[in-house]
Parts: sequence; C-alpha cells; structure tokens
Amino acid sequence: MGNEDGGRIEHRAYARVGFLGNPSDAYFGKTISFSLANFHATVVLEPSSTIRFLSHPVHDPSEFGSLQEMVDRFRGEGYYGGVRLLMAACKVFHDFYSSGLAGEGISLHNRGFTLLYDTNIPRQCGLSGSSAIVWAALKCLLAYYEIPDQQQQVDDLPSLILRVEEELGITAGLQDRVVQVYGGLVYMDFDKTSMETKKKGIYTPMDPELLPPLYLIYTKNPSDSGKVHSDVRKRWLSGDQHIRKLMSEVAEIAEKGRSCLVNRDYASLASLMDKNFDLRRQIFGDDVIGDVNIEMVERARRVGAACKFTGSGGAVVAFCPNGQLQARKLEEACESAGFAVEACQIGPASVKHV
Ligand SMILES: Nc1ncnc2c1ncn2[C@@H]1O[C@H](COP(=O)(O)OP(=O)(O)O)[C@@H](O)[C@H]1O
Ligand SMILES: O=C(O)[C@H]1O[C@H](OP(=O)(O)O)[C@H](O)[C@@H](O)[C@@H]1O
Ligand SMILES: [Mg+2]
Repeated sequence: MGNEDGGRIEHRAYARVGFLGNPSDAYFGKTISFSLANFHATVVLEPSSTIRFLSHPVHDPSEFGSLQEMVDRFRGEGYYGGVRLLMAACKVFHDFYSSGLAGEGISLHNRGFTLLYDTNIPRQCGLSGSSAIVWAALKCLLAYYEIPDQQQQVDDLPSLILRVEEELGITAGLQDRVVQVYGGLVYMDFDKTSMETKKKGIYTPMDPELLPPLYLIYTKNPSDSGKVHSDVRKRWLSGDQHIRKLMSEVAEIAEKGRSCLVNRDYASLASLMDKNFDLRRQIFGDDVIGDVNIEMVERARRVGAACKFTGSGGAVVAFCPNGQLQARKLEEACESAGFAVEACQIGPASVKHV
C-alpha cells in the first residue's frame, strides 16, 4: 500500500530484472523476472484546483549551461523525461475507467490533482525505469479515484501499464509490468491464445528464495531501449522463420529455468543465462547489442560468472556459481572498467507464491 496522508498520496514501483526468457515476452514467449529493490521510482499525487504535472529538475531538464551541454544531454538520453509518462498514464487511466472497459458504475470525480515524480533507476538501462514511473503513477490514480478492488484485477494491470507506453510509441513487452505489479519473482507464459483472447498471459508467482545470489552490473552510458526491438519486431511479424525459431528457443529457456530453480540446479541455470544472452546476440546482432554491453558480459564471463541482459541493454545480471571469491573477482573486473556492481535485492511480493 502507498502512503496516504491528508489527501497526499505517494506510491513507489521498483526496477525489475528480466532473469530468463526475455525478450520473448513481446513474442508470445515465456519469461522469469524479479522485482529489483535496489532502485525504485516514486510518484506523489497532491489534490489541487487544476491538473498539473511538475517537471523533475534532473530528468526533465529545461535549463542547460551551454548549447553543447544541451546537445550532449539530448544525444545521450533523448529528449524525454518522465513527465510524458505521467501524462500518458492519466490519459490511459481516464479512457480505461471512464469507458466502461473496467466494468460499469465507475464515475471519475472532477477534483484536480498535481503529479510529481522521482526515480533513482539508472536511466534507460533495461531496468524498466519507464514502466516503474507509469505503475507508481497509476497506483496514485487508482487510490485518488477510489477504484474498487474488483475493478483492479491484478493480472489485468500489467496490460494497462503497457498501454501507457504504447500510447507514447515506446516498444515494450509485458514482462516488466507483470513483475512490477506482482513483485517478488514471477514466471510468465505469454501464450498466444491467452494473449490474443484476453490481452494477458498466465502469471505464476514463485518463491524468491529459490534464486541464488545474483549481481547487477550496469553502465552509465544509457540508450533508449524503445529503439532496439524495431527491426526484429518487423521481421518476426513478417514470419521470418529464423527469427521465430530463435525467439522460441529464448522462451524455452524460461521454461527450463523454472525447473532448474525449483530443483536448485544452479549449474544448469548458469548455462541457461549464458544461452539467453548468446541467443539475443544472434537475434539482434552486435551493432544493436552494443560494444559496451558486450564488454560487460565478457568481463563477467572471464571470471566464470554467468551473465545476461536484464532488459534491452545497459545492465546485466550475473551469477557466480563458485561463490564469494568469484563474486569479488567479478566486482574487481567490472569496477576496473567503470561499470557499477551491486548485489541484487529482490523486491517484496504483493501477490504471494503458492
Ligand atoms: N530515469 C528516468 N527519468 C525520466 N524518464 C525516464 C527515465 N527512464 C526512462 N524514462 C522515460 O521512459 C522512456 C523509455 O525509457 P526506457 O528506455 O524504456 O527506459 P527503461 O529501459 O529503463 O525502461 C524514456 O524515453 C523516458 O521518457
Ligand atoms: O529486451 C528486453 O529484455 C526487454 O526490453 C524492454 O525492457 P526495458 O527495461 O525497457 O529495456 C521491454 O519493455 C521488455 O518487454 C523486454 O523483455
Ligand atoms: Mg523501458
């Protein structure tokens, strides 16, 4: 639950790690993802006479020391910060809950509000900073408009979050949003029939205790993850058999990974993590994967750690099968190249595993 105090509503949403099977989530595949409590986005809603969106001084810059500084910022991080995500969240929320799509009898009151946000999620690093901001904003709106629980089916909410990013033309799949809603560790099956008939997959919370100690490695040179899927998506949609075969192999990794976790077969889990990255590299090619990301993965592998993307680039998740000493070597190898390394903290589950 968020914090509601005298009308002020505050909610947070955590970053996430696509652990196995990503990016097959956008291709009727399967993934296992976990909530990453190391980083989160926070959105605050305050009642006000009008509807207002407050820009973030860092993430929505509008003042620069020089033309060059401005160009460098936009070249590195794009033109957009999070305010557009807040605006799109409000529009999608309004359209969904006032259209009767969520069930009859919902009327949205006319009271105004001000939305503001903050985030410490490393920007555009494939940690789902975008949907964390969206989900935290939607949680504030659900509370402010007192949407009844029965109109907030937990397995419908990820698709609502995805609609917000699709509204902005951001390429994205569902896995980020599912684990940001469910928390903890979740196995997801984006079965074609389920997706086409119900616009959602089948989501199964798992025991986060099944995970071995994992490490997050990330770079400070982000890229706009929305761009990297475009070519592959087009080829997949056009029925490219090579791409479709590789993507179904990626989905299979999540299926096999689920039993490795249940059986605590961490040696096989390590091989699946490496296979996941190798398949992604085959699918997208080195130009899209990027030298910096390849360097992160290769440095981890050089000390014997298994390593793969957490999302579409900028951060990787690593597993050291030989324990602490190997983890120390991993930290040295990555930090000496200027990459940040942190032990993964798994975020709390809002939907408990059975
Ligand atoms: N840290 C951030 N601060 C502000 N906006 C962000 C941040 N991270 C992502 N966004 C917004 O989300 C959009 C898509 O970001 P994306 O590359 O998908 O990030 P991620 O990979 O973390 O999901 C960006 O164009 C920007 O509008
Ligand atoms: O490519 C991936 O693994 C993921 O890329 C996107 O996540 P992001 O954190 O924005 O990089 C996309 O939203 C996910 O659906 C993909 O699985
Ligand atoms: Mg994203």
